[in-house]
Amino acid sequence: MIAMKDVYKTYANGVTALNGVSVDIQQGEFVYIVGPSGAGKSTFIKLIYREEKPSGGSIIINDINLAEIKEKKVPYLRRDIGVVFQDFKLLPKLTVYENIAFALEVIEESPRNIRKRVMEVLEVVGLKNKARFTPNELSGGEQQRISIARAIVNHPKIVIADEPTGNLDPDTSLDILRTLESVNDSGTTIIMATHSKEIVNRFKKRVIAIEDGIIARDEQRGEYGYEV
Ligand SMILES: Nc1ncnc2c1ncn2[C@@H]1O[C@H](COP(=O)(O)OP(=O)(O)OP(=O)(O)O)[C@@H](O)[C@H]1O
Repeated sequence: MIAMKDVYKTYANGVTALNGVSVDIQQGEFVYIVGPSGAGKSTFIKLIYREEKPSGGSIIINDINLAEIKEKKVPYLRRDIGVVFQDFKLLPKLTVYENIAFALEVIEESPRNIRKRVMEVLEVVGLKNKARFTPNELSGGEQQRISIARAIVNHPKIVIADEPTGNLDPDTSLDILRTLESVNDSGTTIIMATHSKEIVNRFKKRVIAIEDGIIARDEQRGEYGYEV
């Protein structure tokens, strides 16, 4: 569960990206973060996985207060949070299998468990047959499904996705949404920043709209609400 209270974020250059945000997100929810460019969506997302620190207010994730957490504890927090980026961020020289296994090797899982879990997540994203390929041998949609597999291989409680379909065509984007829905079906919280009106209006979920650093709207089964 995520609880933000009166969260502010002012960057070093003086720009205030979040200006008093309070919100609760329960375990298992699927939430879209929408809003105009520069409104503060990525900042909101980055605060959750502690890529950025809040300038004020509290952010509690699964009972850990991110405003107080010591730097050396940040890796523990991140074990509970998988992240998916617009540009996939796969390591180009490694195979699909190695890209996913890497996330488990750094936490010193046993080789046996690594093999089992990598194959399990490849099954979830429907790409078991591509385990030996390198990222440049895959389509954009396949690469994004691999990055979802990598994000979930640790069984995180939360998956954060910042514009995961931003580089993909509309049909491929729908596939990615279906993949994220299946991850959500297993109880994982999904928080997804998006500019896709088509997706938000088609796969109805909670919609949190951020405008000028504040929450302008928070609706269950909401609409995208902006012209594109
Ligand atoms: N590292 C940074 N340093 C300084 N200012 C920043 C930084 N990151 C973001 N900002 C500023 O904070 C504001 C909010 O940016 P943010 O990236 O959160 O918006 P966004 O809603 O995700 O936008 P977009 O939809 O264009 O990705 C913007 O004015 C941006 O210029």
